[in-house]
Amino acid sequence: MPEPTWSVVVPVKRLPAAKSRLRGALPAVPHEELALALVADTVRAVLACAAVAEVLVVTDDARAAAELGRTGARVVPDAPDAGLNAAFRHGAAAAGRHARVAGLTADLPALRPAELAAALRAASAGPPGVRRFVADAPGSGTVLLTAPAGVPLDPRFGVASAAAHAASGALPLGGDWPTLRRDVDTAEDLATAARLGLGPRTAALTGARPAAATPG
Ligand SMILES: Nc1nc2c(ncn2[C@@H]2O[C@H](COP(=O)(O)OP(=O)(O)OP(=O)(O)O)[C@@H](O)[C@H]2O)c(=O)[nH]1
Ligand SMILES: C=C(OP(=O)(O)O)C(=O)O
Repeated sequence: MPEPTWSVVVPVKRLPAAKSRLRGALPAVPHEELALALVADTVRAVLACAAVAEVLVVTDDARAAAELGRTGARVVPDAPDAGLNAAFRHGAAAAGRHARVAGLTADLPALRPAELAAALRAASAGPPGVRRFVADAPGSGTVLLTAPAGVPLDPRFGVASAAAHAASGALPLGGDWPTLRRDVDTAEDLATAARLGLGPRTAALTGARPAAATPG
């Protein structure tokens, strides 16, 4: 098995403010439970990915910090408190200059470790010194951004971030990774993720059967 080499930065917004477009998607479930389940399933998949040496969760949410810290992630307080890209930069700085750093959004509850591993492998195999990104399924957003050791992550997440990452010199990765590309912002996204197979925490809240555990 190859050495785990990536430090993966996963920013997590304070749960009461997070995933506002998803509020009410599961009427019987408190919003923070759903927001935490998405994050827990995402981090669980990253921790199970063989290519990953370290998971850095950047958050000021006490509950998410406690729970994710217990599962093996390194929790870094969101000291900048200045939005998503500042949180990514802060986590990347905590990983250190010698790490290969990947930034991943925390709203991928169907993520399979093997798909993340394949994307990280593809990022490593490309032209040297170049940042790479994986666009979301619609193609406008970004779910994963990678930087080789010594290259700043330079995140441009937000509206139309796939175009922003390309304009900043990052190259897209074109693999067929449906669970990696399926970020969940809306009730419709959650239904699509459920068809792909949800992680156990989110599945338990939706009443879906969880996806079979497959290490990557
Ligand atoms: N630490 C940190 N994480 C953030 C911040 N903003 C967004 N995130 C995380 O970044 C990921 C992608 O963010 P969005 O999809 O825009 O999530 P969101 O802001 O919670 O969702 P909406 O309220 O629906 O826009 C999610 O995992 C969020 O938890 C922030 O200011 N700080
Ligand atoms: C943060 C992003 O997206 P969304 O808010 O749609 O999850 C993004 O795609 O860069």
